[in-house]
Amino acid sequence: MKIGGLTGGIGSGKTTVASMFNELGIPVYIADVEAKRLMVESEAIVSGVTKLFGAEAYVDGVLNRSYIASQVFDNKEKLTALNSIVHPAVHQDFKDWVTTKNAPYVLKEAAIIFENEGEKKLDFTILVTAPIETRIDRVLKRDKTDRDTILKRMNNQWSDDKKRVLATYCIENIDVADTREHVKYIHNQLIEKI
Ligand SMILES: CC(C)(COP(=O)(O)OP(=O)(O)OC[C@H]1O[C@@H](n2cnc3c(N)ncnc32)[C@H](O)[C@@H]1O)[C@@H](O)C(=O)NCCC(=O)NCCS
Ligand SMILES: Nc1ncnc2c1ncn2[C@@H]1O[C@H](COP(=O)(O)OP(=O)(O)OP(=O)(O)O)[C@@H](O)[C@H]1O
Repeated sequence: MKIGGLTGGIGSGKTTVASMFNELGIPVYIADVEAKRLMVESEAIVSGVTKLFGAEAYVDGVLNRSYIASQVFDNKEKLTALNSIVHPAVHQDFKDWVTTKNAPYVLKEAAIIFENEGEKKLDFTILVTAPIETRIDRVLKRDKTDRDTILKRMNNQWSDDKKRVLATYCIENIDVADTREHVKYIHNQLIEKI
């Protein structure tokens, strides 16, 4: 079974594209969601995160996402420290998840893949892109947030140009119907090759 990565910057539409692959019968591991589960379930992560951010990192056992976000997205050292606690555990959890799947290929949807050379552990990668202003508008519509908060996250992610040269497939996600067609095309290519 082939293992692919599905990535894209904030607001690019990678979760939207992930659900299109899922509708075609492809299992997709959503790293954002699983990371947040592990950040509560894993004692080692809870202790590492508490050491790094203090007791405020959890409120009654619930991950204090806004507090942690306020600590990391304008502090590269803290973000790197958090990533180094969370990412290895997510990678192991993903490997365990893969063993339970039976499909021509599976996908790991994650915001950060190329930034930490994750593509080296994958058979192929799919990059979802959209213009920066479109991405900002989408996130402003989706979340209770502001432009500055979004830009801070973007600043911790590679540009589309830097990622594009490393990706096996690229989907420019502007029009949903076009994106769905492109997903079907890539799916058929992958099935043919496997
Ligand atoms: C700081 C946290 C608690 C904020 O949670 P929140 O619910 O606000 O955001 P969520 O995790 O859903 O991520 C939303 C988007 O933010 C961006 N983002 C999240 N983590 C990172 C990161 N480590 N580096 C760059 N961008 C990131 C991505 O575009 C992502 O899709 C959370 O993002 C986190 O713990 N991040 C570090 C671990 C990680 O990298 N998780 C992502 C998958 S492994
Ligand atoms: N082609 C599109 N046209 C219009 N809206 C879109 C399109 N693709 C996605 N969206 C919307 O934009 C928002 C961001 O999409 P999505 O959540 O899939 O992005 P993401 O890359 O997973 O974001 P994040 O990194 O913040 O988790 C969502 O509200 C989604 O419904």
